[in-house]
Amino acid sequence: MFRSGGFVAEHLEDVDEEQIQPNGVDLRLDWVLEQREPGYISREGTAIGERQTIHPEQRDDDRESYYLTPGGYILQYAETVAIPEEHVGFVLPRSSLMRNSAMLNTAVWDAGYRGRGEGLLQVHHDIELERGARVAQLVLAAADHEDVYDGSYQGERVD
Ligand SMILES: O=c1ccn([C@H]2C[C@H](O)[C@@H](COP(=O)(O)OP(=O)(O)OP(=O)(O)O)O2)c(=O)[nH]1
Repeated sequence: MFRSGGFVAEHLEDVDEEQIQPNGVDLRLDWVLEQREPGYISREGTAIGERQTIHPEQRDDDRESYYLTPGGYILQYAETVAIPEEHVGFVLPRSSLMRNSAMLNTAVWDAGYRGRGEGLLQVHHDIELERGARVAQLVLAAADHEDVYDGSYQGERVD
């Protein structure tokens, strides 16, 4: 069973009312990065290749925008997410992103994970993304599990 947006909001820090949707909570864009060096996935573990933060441009109205050309980017979310036990999380793109020829690829958000996570943003047509704009949605489904998450990304980008 998927939980309501109100339930999901209880497991995120710094969420505004406008982010709460019927079936999940919208996640906002913090940073965009571009991978520069190869990564490595082996049978024993993984190594993340060097990534470079793209600096957003300061706009006249004092906001910041990323002006992205077609390609693949790492997107970092602004919210700290805590996936509660007995649940699993999934992140989907906001449909306006998809309707603008951009897509967000995501993986499984494990029970017990806490952090400010990442997604793979695929841009197929030039797009402007304001820093802090809502770009994705987190949903939570009830799920059985034995252990809780204890991997290398536990606590990532949390103060
Ligand atoms: O799109 C996603 C999906 C998951 N996560 C977070 C939550 C998840 O619990 C954690 C670890 O994901 P996963 O278990 O897939 O990582 P891994 O590649 O297996 O590495 P490790 O074994 O070190 O955890 O990353 C994201 O930030 N973005």
